Amino acid sequence: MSQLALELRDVRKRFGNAEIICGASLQLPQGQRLALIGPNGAGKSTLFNLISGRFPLSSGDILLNGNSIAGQKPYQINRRGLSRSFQITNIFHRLSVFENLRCAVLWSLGYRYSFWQRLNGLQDVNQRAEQVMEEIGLHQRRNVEADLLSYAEQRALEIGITIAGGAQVLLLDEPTAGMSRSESDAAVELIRKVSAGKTLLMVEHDMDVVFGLADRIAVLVYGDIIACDTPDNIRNNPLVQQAYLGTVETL
Ligand SMILES: Nc1ncnc2c1ncn2[C@@H]1O[C@H](COP(=O)(O)OP(=O)(O)OP(=O)(O)O)[C@@H](O)[C@H]1O
Repeated sequence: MSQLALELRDVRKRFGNAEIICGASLQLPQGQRLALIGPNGAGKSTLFNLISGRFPLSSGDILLNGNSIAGQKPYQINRRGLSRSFQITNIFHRLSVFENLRCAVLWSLGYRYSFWQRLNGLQDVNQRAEQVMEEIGLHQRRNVEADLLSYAEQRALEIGITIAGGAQVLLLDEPTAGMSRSESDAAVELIRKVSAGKTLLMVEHDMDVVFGLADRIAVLVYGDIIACDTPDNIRNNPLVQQAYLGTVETL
């Protein structure tokens, strides 16, 4: 079996008396794309917040490349190679596309923003920002303020910010939310490209995106992972149809 990029061991999260994540276990081998689906309120965002270190675990463990990251701060987890995008855009709206990417590269290298004045001299940082800009297809929008980009371009920039530091494990939170069909198709191609050879975990509601991208799909219902399997097996799983999707036609 290939090495695990991410592993959840009996992860639990309680808010007061309510247990929101009820003993989730999951194994994500390196290089796989896994989509996490589930009805509203199932706990998908909570699970993402636990993995990326925004919320502490109530119990259980999370391992990144075989090492526990439980109790670590988001920036520490990021430095260990896990990068997360946000459903709500995480960009500096008054900065240009290039400047946003340069910030992301700098941050991932541990520079502070006070190094701003010397940025033009940082060859490697600038080169990496240029490379990411090319990769996400925004090179022709290099000097445009992020605020002036279309929504789909902003989401692409957000993906660029997520990959800028070269993380090998990517968490994408609803990367196509709010997009038209054609924008969403383009986003799928972009995600496929930037995640090639990396490990991807994404929360996504759009089933075309999920089935188009995922090697495996995990289904979360009331904080419990009721199935984790290939898209075909998930499509045909009666428990999934009954518990989450309701009807056979939905998939
Ligand atoms: N900080 C918090 N304090 C208390 N309850 C919370 C907190 N965050 C989330 N919850 C509760 O946890 C449950 C799961 O929420 P979560 O946002 O993780 O679900 P989700 O699957 O991401 O939903 P959606 O698909 O609608 O985004 C909900 O009942 C929510 O009210």
